[in-house]
Amino acid sequence: MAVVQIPGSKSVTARALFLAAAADGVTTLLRPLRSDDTEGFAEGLVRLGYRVGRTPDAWQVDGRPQGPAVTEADVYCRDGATTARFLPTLAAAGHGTYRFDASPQMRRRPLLPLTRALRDLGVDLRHEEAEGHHPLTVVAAGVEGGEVTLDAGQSSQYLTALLLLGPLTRAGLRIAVTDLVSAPYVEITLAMMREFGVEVRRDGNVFDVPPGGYRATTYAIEPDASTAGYFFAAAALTGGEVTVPGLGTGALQGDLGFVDVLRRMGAEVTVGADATTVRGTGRLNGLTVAMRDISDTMPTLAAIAPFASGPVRIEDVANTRVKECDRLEACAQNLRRLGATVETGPDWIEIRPGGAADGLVGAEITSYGDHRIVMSFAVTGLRTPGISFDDPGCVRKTFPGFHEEFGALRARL
Ligand SMILES: O=C(O)C1=C[C@@H](OP(=O)(O)O)[C@@H](O)[C@H](O)C1
Ligand SMILES: C=C(OP(=O)(O)O)C(=O)O
Repeated sequence: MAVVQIPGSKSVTARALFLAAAADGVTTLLRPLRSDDTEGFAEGLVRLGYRVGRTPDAWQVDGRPQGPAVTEADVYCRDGATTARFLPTLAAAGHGTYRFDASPQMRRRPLLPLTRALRDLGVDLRHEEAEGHHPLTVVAAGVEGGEVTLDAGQSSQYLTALLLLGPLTRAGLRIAVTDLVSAPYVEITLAMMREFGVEVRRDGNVFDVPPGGYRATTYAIEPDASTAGYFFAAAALTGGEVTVPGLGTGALQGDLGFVDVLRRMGAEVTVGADATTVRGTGRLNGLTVAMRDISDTMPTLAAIAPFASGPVRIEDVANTRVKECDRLEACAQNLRRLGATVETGPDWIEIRPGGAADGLVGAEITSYGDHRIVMSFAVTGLRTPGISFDDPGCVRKTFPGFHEEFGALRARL
């Protein structure tokens, strides 16, 4: 049995940094994730004039309800979509000219519905190249607030950004949402806003965010459930047992629901008050599963699917095509390279038995600079000798120590 300590949640750390920066007072974040995405977010705040004190186990942020402390800044958001979508939104609440850019990978990813909504709210936001993509400049003069309509069918992060902004507006925000993916991430946002003193009223697809700002607090970051998924999948695939402390029935992250998928496939799963255990049984059934709510775990499932006794069909995951890479095609191409039988459609992927099955042949995985492709196929590697990666280091986005931790698990399974 292996007990695995998983680093902090990327999503929770990013929100906590926003909330801490926006709050009135000094906030202490316990056990934040230290990775490229979250370090990039913190650096962005520093560029915007916030004081962020960082020790390995705790980050401290001096909040500024009035917005950035500088009137001009140039912020580089790296590969992080939370950074690239949340920080320009935070900057809009301030007074100054703030330019944002991102890596080539992040520049390709969309944010038009968010920038449109900000403009509808009166924010002067200018794209430098393509509409709805970085680089962009926010000429901020505070946000009055009011009503806005948002299509979050491509990314829930647009909605999270606006919800987080709401309490910093003068009149509050009413957001009417026409479509929404990754809905559990919005629940994380609402729960965390509550911890910082703000209660959002929700009536179906309409969210009412009161003005009045946030209260500083001390906030402990829970382990990352998407990261934990690789370790749970490893147990299910090998017949081993993995326990992750700190993720239990009270967890905020919807991605912990990935263990229900593993349970349906035949693994034994125990979700306790403050820990989750997955035990592989030697059985791995095929299944059809819609992953709209937990699509960061789609590659994890795809990577163990060739070992299932029946077809694995993953549906309703169109927006995985606009992540760090086109994840549906990246999974399909890499699986085929290993000898698996795979088909994809606009929003689905199906992996069927009858390919090379347990005799998958090792090959170099093309990472497409996507941490999840690497971490997922590392799980495949537990039963397929000879898997290597063209860019193993891209795991730094969410888990710089992944290869060491996963190697240590391999020895204990
Ligand atoms: O809000 C968040 O922290 C996230 C929301 C999800 O994105 P989408 O809403 O774009 O699917 C998820 O894939 C991403 O890793 C983190
Ligand atoms: C999609 C992801 O990241 P983000 O959208 O936050 O860049 C991810 O971590 O899988």
